[in-house]
Amino acid sequence: MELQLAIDLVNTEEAIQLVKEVEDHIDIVEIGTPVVINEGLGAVKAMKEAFPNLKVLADLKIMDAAGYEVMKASEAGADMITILGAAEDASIQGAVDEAKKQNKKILVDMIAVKDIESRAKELDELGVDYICVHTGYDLQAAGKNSFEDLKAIKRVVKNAKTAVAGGIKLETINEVVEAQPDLVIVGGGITGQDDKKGTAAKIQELIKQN
Ligand SMILES: O=C([C@H](O)CO)[C@H](O)[C@H](O)COP(=O)(O)O
Repeated sequence: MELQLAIDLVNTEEAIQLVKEVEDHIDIVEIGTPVVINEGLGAVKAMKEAFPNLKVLADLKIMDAAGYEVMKASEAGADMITILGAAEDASIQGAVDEAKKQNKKILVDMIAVKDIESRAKELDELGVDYICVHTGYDLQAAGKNSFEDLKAIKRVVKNAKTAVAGGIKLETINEVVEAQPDLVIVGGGITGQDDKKGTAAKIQELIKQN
């Protein structure tokens, strides 16, 4: 089980400072969608240059022109790129094919997908690397989480790795770990804490026991 730190609400310089604090306790650093919107793929490039030993995920949440966008993110140094599960199969296939060419990984974000189980099965057959259930900020505000969705995809996904994101904190990590995802994504649960390093270390310890 791996830990991904999601960085969303800061600029590139602040993101790099954040990662310096917790780099020993994470496997993957995510350049979040708001950062990419604000600063472009330069943020991905700067992060990879600052931390060549960490995997960098570009959270582009691709919806179309997938092959091209995966190619550009790869050129910027991303090791993993996200596409939305709601995208057309042709887009998913384009992303998968380009990622294979570039030796990168595709993570599908299932945000807003209604029939999680059926879509996860289809995506698995299309050859994506990770399928991630995700409660975005706007539904987190309404008290939702993705723990049941994680159990649902675990029932049907045979080849891809499974991941979970959205409002995960030290207080809820045990429930997440019990469902045995391959990847746990934590943003505000680490970046919003006074003791970021200590919190990341505790989350990492609980994750690595599994
Ligand atoms: O993908 C995300 C969100 O849509 C904003 O871009 C976050 O990175 C993801 O939700 C993880 O962050 P937390 O919910 O703060 O853990």
